[in-house]
Amino acid sequence: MSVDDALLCEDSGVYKTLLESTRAIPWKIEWATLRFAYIGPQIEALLGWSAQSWLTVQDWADRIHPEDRERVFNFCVAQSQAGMDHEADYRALRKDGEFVWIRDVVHVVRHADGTPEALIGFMFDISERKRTEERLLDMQRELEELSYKDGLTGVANRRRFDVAMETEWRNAQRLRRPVSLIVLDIDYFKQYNDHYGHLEGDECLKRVAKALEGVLRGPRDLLCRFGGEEFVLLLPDTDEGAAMALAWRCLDLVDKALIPHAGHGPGKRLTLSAGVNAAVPKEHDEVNPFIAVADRRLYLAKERGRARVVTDDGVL
Ligand SMILES: Nc1nc2c(ncn2[C@@H]2O[C@H](COP(=O)(O)OP(=O)(O)OP(=O)(O)O)[C@@H](O)[C@H]2O)c(=O)[nH]1
Repeated sequence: MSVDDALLCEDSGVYKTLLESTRAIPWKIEWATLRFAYIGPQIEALLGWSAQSWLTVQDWADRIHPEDRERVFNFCVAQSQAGMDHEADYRALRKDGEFVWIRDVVHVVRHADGTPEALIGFMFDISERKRTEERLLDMQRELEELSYKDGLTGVANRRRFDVAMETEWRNAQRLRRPVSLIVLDIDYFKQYNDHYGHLEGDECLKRVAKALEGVLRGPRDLLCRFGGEEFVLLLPDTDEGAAMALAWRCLDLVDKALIPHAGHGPGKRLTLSAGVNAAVPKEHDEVNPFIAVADRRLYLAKERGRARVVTDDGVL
């Protein structure tokens, strides 16, 4: 053996030791036979399958999660055929039946004519990274939900209302269907706060929101706290008659909640006033004037003595 050969031998021994002591798992597949020429023994510690059990590409494919298999297999074959280095994330089956997230980073060794000769790569255990990603996604979802929720009452907030109103308005325009809005406001709430204190006022807002939730007919009806002591009910696919009935039901539900309001008279109960608007919006109708009408009717309800529903603009 020449000195050079001896050095090479020693070098490849060093390389092998290095390769087999990394956390990444090296492997090689001959393209002509689609058989594993090599896979690092570390694979057994990660997945439980011994290195000897990885014989063909089929063994690899069989150990991919069924939901990932077709996507990953097709992608890797197409990239390899095109001679493109690539990487793929997938869940690999462990011998105990659990799955581990793997990132496979693949280099395509090519013949002089460009056709693939072999694939060599590293498998990385990315399950911790995936767990972090999932946690981040959960947190993002939670944050998004919170950003659409009123902190005090737990019902939807103004931000959510703006988005939903815009969406339902466009739907109603497109489908030529009615949409209704009920704006509700607690009567004499300033006196309530003055009489019972602000904290009790907060509790009262929660009770009102709870009572109003009883009016919701399904997932598309939306109850929001519009701000302060004002709530709105967005009612898709609802005409004026139905909206008026629901508005009265809101007042009734709050009445039945029996929330005392001694602030404006002994033995008195908390009441609401409501303004209602309904429309089948035409193509160029804007949403803000529609909301403004419901709001104006609420103030008419206040003017007319409170604890009532107003659905028209007529003067007394
Ligand atoms: N406790 C509490 N009070 C609030 C909150 N937001 C607004 N308010 C109070 O709601 C009251 C609203 O008062 P006004 O706008 O004068 O209305 P009102 O006393 O209900 O009178 P009318 O609506 O005309 O019947 C104010 O005293 C605000 O401080 C809140 O989050 N918590």
